[in-house]
Amino acid sequence: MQDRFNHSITLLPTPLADALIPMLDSHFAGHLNAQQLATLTSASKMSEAEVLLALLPIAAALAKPPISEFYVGAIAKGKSGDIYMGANIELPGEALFHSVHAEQSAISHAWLSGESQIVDIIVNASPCGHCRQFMNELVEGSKIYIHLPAQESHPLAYYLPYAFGPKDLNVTSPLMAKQQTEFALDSADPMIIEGLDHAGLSYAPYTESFAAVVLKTHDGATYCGRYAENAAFNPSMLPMQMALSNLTRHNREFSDISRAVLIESSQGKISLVGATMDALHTVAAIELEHIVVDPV
Ligand SMILES: O=c1ccn([C@H]2C[C@H](O)[C@@H](CO)O2)c(=O)[nH]1
Ligand SMILES: [Zn+2]
Repeated sequence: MQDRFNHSITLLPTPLADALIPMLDSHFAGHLNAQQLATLTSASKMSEAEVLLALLPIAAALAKPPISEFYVGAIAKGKSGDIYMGANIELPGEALFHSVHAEQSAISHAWLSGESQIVDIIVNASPCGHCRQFMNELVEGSKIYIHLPAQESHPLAYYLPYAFGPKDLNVTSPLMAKQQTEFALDSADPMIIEGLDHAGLSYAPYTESFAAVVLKTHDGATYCGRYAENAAFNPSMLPMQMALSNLTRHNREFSDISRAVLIESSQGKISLVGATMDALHTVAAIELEHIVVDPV
């Protein structure tokens, strides 16, 4: 089991902890498939809803909040039955808007893993207004059930009445709906090929500024983030923030980063290059490679 779970595992009922420990091996980055979840449910003799709430300290242990020291853990349950943990990250020394909320981390985790819809979100603290707005961008967002410790579960529509969302800006294909933009760029560089794929899967209906970030660590592993816009603009999640939270879920340090690439469309109304450099330079002393590509 990874050291970062040493404390949180002691907060779980023993039968659940015993069944979970083998799953928290060195590769664990917050994803448990439906089969593993079923194993935890039967081994612990708890209901699935109880297991998900009991797993929140494990999700919170993925957090990196050097400013607030406030550990938030979230779990997104996909339509497939798999669950995806997420946690907050804060970038030391930079403006607070660079932070990633636990809910955004969990949702982006599910999206990057190929889920097409989220049905439940479990969080250890009431989701803030920003996260409610972020969730409202998702496929069937208003119907996502929110589960909090010691509270009745309600759909997002209860937490975010009179919502403003994609439909108000005539966007009919929301976040996580299958859509892919193709880009024309011949490259033999695996990191760029990976980034092009993710940029094509990014969600930018308001600016067409499809974009992705790929981070590489010294050992050659890569961590991607896609751009995810929001109808209310400010709660959009930038690809660098998504990539940093992905890397952190994988138990990697920012100091492990050896290369960073931003890929963005030439046809967008905006560029993320300035914001991406700001975030990168707070965590790593390396130059950002910026690649602008034409959609086909
Ligand atoms: O819904 C919320 C509210 C706050 N936070 C994080 C953001 C920041 O890192 C810390 C303090 O606000 O908690 C979340 O992850 N989710
Ligand atoms: Zn939030």
